[in-house]
Amino acid sequence: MSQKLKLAGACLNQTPIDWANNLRNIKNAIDDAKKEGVDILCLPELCITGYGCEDLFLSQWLPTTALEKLDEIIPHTSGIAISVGLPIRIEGKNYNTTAFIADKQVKGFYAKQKLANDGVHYEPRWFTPWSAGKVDSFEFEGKSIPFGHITIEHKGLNIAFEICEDAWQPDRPCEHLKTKIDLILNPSASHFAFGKSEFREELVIKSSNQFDCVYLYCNLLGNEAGRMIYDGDVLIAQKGKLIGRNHRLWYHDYRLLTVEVDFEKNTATENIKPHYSNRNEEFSHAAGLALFDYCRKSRSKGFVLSLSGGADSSTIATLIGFAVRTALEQRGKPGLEKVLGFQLTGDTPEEITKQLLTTAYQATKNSSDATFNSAKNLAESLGATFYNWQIDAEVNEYRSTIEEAIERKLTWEQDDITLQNIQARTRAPIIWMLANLENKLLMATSNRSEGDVGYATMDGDTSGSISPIAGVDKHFILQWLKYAEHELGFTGLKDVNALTPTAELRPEDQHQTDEEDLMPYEALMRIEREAILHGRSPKQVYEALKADFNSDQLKDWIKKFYQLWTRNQWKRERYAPSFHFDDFNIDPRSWYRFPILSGGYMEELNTML
Ligand SMILES: Nc1ncnc2c1ncn2[C@@H]1O[C@H](COP(=O)(O)OP(=O)(O)OC[C@H]2O[C@@H]([n+]3cccc(C(=O)O)c3)[C@H](O)[C@@H]2O)[C@@H](O)[C@H]1O
Ligand SMILES: Nc1ncnc2c1ncn2[C@@H]1O[C@H](COP(=O)(O)OP(=O)(O)OP(=O)(O)O)[C@@H](O)[C@H]1O
Ligand SMILES: NC(=O)CC[C@H](N)C(=O)O
Repeated sequence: MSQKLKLAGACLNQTPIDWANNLRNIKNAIDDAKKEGVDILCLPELCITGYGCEDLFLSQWLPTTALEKLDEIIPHTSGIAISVGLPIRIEGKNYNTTAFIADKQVKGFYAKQKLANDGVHYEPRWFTPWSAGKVDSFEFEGKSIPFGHITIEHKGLNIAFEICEDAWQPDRPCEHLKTKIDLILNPSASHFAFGKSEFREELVIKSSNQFDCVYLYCNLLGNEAGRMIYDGDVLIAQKGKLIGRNHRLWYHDYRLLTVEVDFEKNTATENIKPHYSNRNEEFSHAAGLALFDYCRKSRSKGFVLSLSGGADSSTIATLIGFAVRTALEQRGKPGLEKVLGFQLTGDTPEEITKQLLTTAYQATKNSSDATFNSAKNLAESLGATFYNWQIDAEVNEYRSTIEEAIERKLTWEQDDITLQNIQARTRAPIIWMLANLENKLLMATSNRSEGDVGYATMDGDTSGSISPIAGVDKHFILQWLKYAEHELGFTGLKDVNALTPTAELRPEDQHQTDEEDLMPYEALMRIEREAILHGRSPKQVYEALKADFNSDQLKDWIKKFYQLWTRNQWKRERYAPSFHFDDFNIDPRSWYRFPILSGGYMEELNTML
């Protein structure tokens, strides 16, 4: 066995069926690895097609095209060995595989055994699991190639494989191997969630210890297909010790991590620290990258935002400012222009934000000077384009038309919700005009707490093509804004952080606040965690929280939560696509499915009371 070999993992920012992009990233990563003298390079799960192809995986043509693309990659592998992921269809069944190619020879295909079927993953819909210990062959390019639970001998090493979820479940593929393994490659597509990188690190270290080997883990990077973010973790551990870690949440197309591994002695390394140490840092980088990728992959010219000066819209404005700042730092202006596909008129983050982010404050007579100043100051400090107009004339027009039709005056006593909603809805058509005029993405500003209880006007403030903060709760947002002001240097958030959250839809003398309308955000968040993340019944939620709240009040809040939750499932079905950040979310497409019509927990709520 050679004593020392150079191993590398390259996280790649892939896009479903963007063959040109995906192959370019793969080839560039291989070329860079060759320049660095890498012996074995691991690339992420399903990186040829993209991991998030969904029902496209069920087609005949997609796996066929993936094999043609594999053929294009093979000539690039002279003098190097790579592991590259693709779907393979055999007798009408799809397998999630990684091909091992050494010096232009395909040595084998490993097929995934444990399919991910929880949270945001639905792999059994598209793939068939392979059986432990079974090795078949697959005809490729006129040759019969070992296929299934393979191991490979290469440069004196015994190499085994696990694909992502294979390592997360008990009875792992590698536990079935009879031969001593020197190296395990794990190509992954492991979605970002707060704190998950630490979990992966532990998994990789433990695995290298358990199998007494070197374990190389390689994840995807970026906002691949719209909702899920991949943080580009590349982790290498040897016999219980981390010996390599990639920089996560990177704005480039790919990033290579190379480590020269001593397979006889322990590889010497310095202490490898994680790049992000808390949720606030992770959120800033993950959300910024998700927005940046969404903008360029949707070929949009930037973002449009109805900016109220309140917490939600201000969070989104700041995240866009942060994305511009980070993208500029990492890619430089020419790199940014290349990837966005258009010229930038300015040079500084503020000048570029002016071009990429258009905001508008849309006042009614219920709006306050405090929110106007907050919006204006934030927009100015970020550099964003800021418009300010009144929508009272349009609101009054609707009101008088309907009053004439129904032959009575509307009053706040009788028509509260109608009068609130028409204001939120009147803001929508005109802000959409800006999005159309400038070919930009309209941001919807709902957060997850509002999503729980439907605290938003459908076709009003829910209007938009992405809903970037619908994956985090309001409690989190409020503390992140303070972090962004003090730690990220967004001093324009000073006024935002001094405001109490309010919809400003009722007349000012009614002093409307979100928490008066609903319940304290902290209680909402605690109930949501118990009810949705842990799947508890109303009574179980009450039992779990009763020590921390006044008993009668808690019962009222739980009742309100479940009633509003049930009534508003249809709204959650209609929110614009959102990003996944927390260990759970309420998006029916990606994490929590719930019936649109239901019994509404009536019996369960009655027995709780
Ligand atoms: N299962 C179901 N399937 C389909 N539709 C269903 C339905 N259940 C009710 N509906 C329909 O839902 C409609 C009501 O929904 P919608 O018109 O959206 O209005 P709604 O949910 O009744 O009220 C909006 C709430 O959001 C709050 N809000 C609005 C805007 C901004 C903010 C803020 O925080 O800034 C807060 C506002 O204070 C109010 O509490 C009704 O027409 C009803 O028929
Ligand atoms: N005066 C306004 N000008 C522009 N947009 C507004 C105005 N008022 C409300 N909106 C839009 O409606 C959305 C919903 O309002 P909401 O009150 O939920 O959020 P917010 O004002 O951003 O935060 P907070 O709830 O903390 O006040 C806002 O995020 C914003 O996009
Ligand atoms: N692609 C996968 O198999 C992902 C599953 C794994 N549990 C993860 O979230 O990382």
